[in-house]
Amino acid sequence: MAVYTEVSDEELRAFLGAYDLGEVLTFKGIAEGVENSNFLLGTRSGNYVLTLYEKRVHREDLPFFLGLMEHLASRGIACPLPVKARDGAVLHDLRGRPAAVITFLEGLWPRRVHPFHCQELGAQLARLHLAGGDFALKRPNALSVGSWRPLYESCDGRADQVCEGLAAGLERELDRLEAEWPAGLPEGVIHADLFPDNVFFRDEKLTGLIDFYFACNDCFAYDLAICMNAWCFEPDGAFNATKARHLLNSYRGQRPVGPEELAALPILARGAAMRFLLTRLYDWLNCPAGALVTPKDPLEYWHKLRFHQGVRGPGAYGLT
Ligand SMILES: Nc1ncnc2c1ncn2[C@@H]1O[C@H](COP(=O)(O)OP(=O)(O)OP(=O)(O)O)[C@@H](O)[C@H]1O
Ligand SMILES: N[C@@H](CCO)C(=O)O
Repeated sequence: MAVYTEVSDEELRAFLGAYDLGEVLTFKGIAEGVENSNFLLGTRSGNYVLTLYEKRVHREDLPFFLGLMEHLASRGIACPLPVKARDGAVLHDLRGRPAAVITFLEGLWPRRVHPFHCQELGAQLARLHLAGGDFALKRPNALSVGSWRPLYESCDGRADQVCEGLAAGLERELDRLEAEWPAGLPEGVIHADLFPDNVFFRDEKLTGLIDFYFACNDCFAYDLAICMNAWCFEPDGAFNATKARHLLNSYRGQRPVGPEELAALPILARGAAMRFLLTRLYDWLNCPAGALVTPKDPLEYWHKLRFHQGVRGPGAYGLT
C-alpha cells in the first residue's frame, strides 16, 4: 500500500456517514506497499483498513476480490472481511475512486524469512487453492504472459536507464516466454501476489493473508513460482533451496502436484519474475511526484530471472 490520494477529515466523515462503525478515533496513511491508497482506521467498533483503489485495480474486478475474501474466510482461510455500509454494499466512492473498508488483521509479516515461514506458507497456499474451488466468480489473469510485452512497451524503451543491456535481455526473454509458456496445467483461483508483506504470523504460526487485489484464475503452479521468487532468495540474491524445499513439500502435503506442474516450475518462475520485474520497472519510471510510496527495485527481479534461466529442472528447487 501507499498513499496516492489524500482524504480530508470532512471527506472521511462524509464517507463513513454511510457506515455504522462508531466514532473515529484514529486515521492515518500506511506508507507500506505500492498499489493502492491505504489508511488505518480506528473507531469505537474496532480497527479497519480503508482502501482507495488506484491505477491497476479496475472497478469491475472489485466484486471478485471482495467476494473472494468473503468466500475464503467462510472456508477457514484467515483474511480481511469487507465491511458493509448501511445500504448493504461494500463498495462506495471516495475522492472519485472506488473505496472499501476491510477488517484489520492482527499479526506481523516476516522481515526476515526462515524455512519455517516457507513451510507454513506452502500449506496455506495449497489450502487457499483448494478453498477457491467452489468460488462462483471468474477473473482471467490480466498480468499473465500476453500482457507482458505491452507492459514492457509502455516503458517506452527506457529499460536501459535502469541498467545497461536490460532492454535487449528483456526482449529475448519475452520471445522465449511467449513461445514456451505452458498450457493445460491444473488451475483455479490463485492469490498471485503472496509476498512476505502479505502474510501475517504470530510466533511461528501463519495467522492470515491479505491483499487479494491481483487474485485471478490461473495455474496453481504459477502461484507457487511467485512465492518461490518472493520467499526463497536471500537478501544477497542467492537462491535458498532449503526454503524452496520447505515451501514445495508442505504445499504437496495438502495438494498433490503432478509431474507436469513440477517440470513447468522453471519456466513459470521465469514468467513470475518477468511479471514483477515489469510492473516494478513501469512504476520506477513513472513514480507520481508527491505520492507517499517507495518504488520497488526492478533489478531484484532481473537477478531472480537470470537465476532461473540457468535452471535445468525442478531438482534445483530442492526437490529429489
Ligand atoms: N487488513 C489488514 N490488516 C492489517 N494490516 C493491513 C491490512 N491491509 C493492509 N495492511 C497493512 O498495509 C500494508 C500494505 O498493504 P497491501 O499489501 O495490501 O498493499 P499494496 O498497495 O497492495 O502493496 P503490495 O502489493 O506492494 O504489498 C501491509 O503490509 C500491512 O502492513
Ligand atoms: N508485491 C509486488 C507489489 C505489488 O504488486 C512487488 O513486490 O513488486
